[in-house]
Amino acid sequence: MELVNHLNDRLLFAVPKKGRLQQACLDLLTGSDIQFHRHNRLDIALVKNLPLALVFLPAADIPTFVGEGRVDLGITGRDQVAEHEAIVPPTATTGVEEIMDLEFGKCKLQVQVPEHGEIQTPEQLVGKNIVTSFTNLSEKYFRQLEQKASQEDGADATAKLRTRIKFVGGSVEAACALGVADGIVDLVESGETMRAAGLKAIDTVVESTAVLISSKHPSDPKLVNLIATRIRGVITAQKYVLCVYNVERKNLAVAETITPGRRAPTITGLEDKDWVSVSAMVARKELATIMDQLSEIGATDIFATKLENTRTS
Ligand SMILES: Nc1ncnc2c1ncn2[C@@H]1O[C@H](COP(=O)(O)OP(=O)(O)OP(=O)(O)O)[C@@H](O)[C@H]1O
Ligand SMILES: O=P(O)(O)OC[C@H]1O[C@H](OP(=O)(O)OP(=O)(O)O)[C@H](O)[C@@H]1O
Repeated sequence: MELVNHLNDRLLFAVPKKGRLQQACLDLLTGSDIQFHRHNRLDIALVKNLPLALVFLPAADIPTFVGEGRVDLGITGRDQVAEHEAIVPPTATTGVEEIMDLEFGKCKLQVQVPEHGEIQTPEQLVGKNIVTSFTNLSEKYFRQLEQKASQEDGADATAKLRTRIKFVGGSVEAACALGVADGIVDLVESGETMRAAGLKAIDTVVESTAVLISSKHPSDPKLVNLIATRIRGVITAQKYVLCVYNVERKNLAVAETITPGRRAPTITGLEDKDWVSVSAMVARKELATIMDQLSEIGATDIFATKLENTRTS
């Protein structure tokens, strides 16, 4: 109870309490120097060095709490935000703002059917049984399909949904084999779960990554901005490395096309007038190719350094 009394003047930031997104979120908080100690089994942790408190919640509930407005910031999947925003009719909690794509937790919410069954297209699922954990998005998806079909055959476009959408909380992929569903709407990352269950994807409802979201009117917009800037700094640091090398002055123009940097490379003169030292930020995923190209033009002493943190614009 005492902890709750400390929350009044603090911005509340919701992070997943378990599951696929949790570890990457905790790493982002560490990289952003958001220091906290979470007591065993407590879902609220006060941040030591900022007027902030972390609230550990199920990823699926975070858009609701942020939408309510009492929790100012949150990290969850875009799929969960889309599911919350698809509530019909919209409620007082819909309308959260996406601040930033966090570029992890990549997956797709897909319509899946038995690999060798009769159903090959989403249209064939109209009027059939669907099992999912994403009932709002599935209803929206099949409503659009049904409306499209009814416009084509001249039927009533406002008719009740004919496709039956049933909620299950997990192991959605088992529903077809158990005879409960003709198709499912479930998340796919590697596709292993889908293939192991003898299913195939026939359409994508939402492509998802983790996102930073905020309420419509956060209590302290300046602090929201500070946290967003820090998180952006960590993500950029993860994406780039600093590449440093020496190159003959006559090859500098080519070198600059290989490593143009974010704004421009830094060029430093060396004691040997014919040579310069170059440093530039390089996308981590392109590093090996860039180092090969630099070697080819005779660059030497090529180093790549991990970035601990960044502030870029
Ligand atoms: N296989 C996956 N690959 C990548 N991201 C995923 C995957 N499954 C889920 N996610 C992302 O992680 C979010 C949370 O899913 P996760 O299953 O980890 O939650 P959870 O809170 O443990 O829920 P549950 O108890 O229902 O499994 C999803 O909304 C999605 O954005
Ligand atoms: O494409 P893949 O890499 O196989 O991942 C997809 C699986 O991951 C999620 O389930 P999770 O493992 O979280 O378990 P759940 O069924 O209890 O939700 C999702 O619901 C799929 O079943």
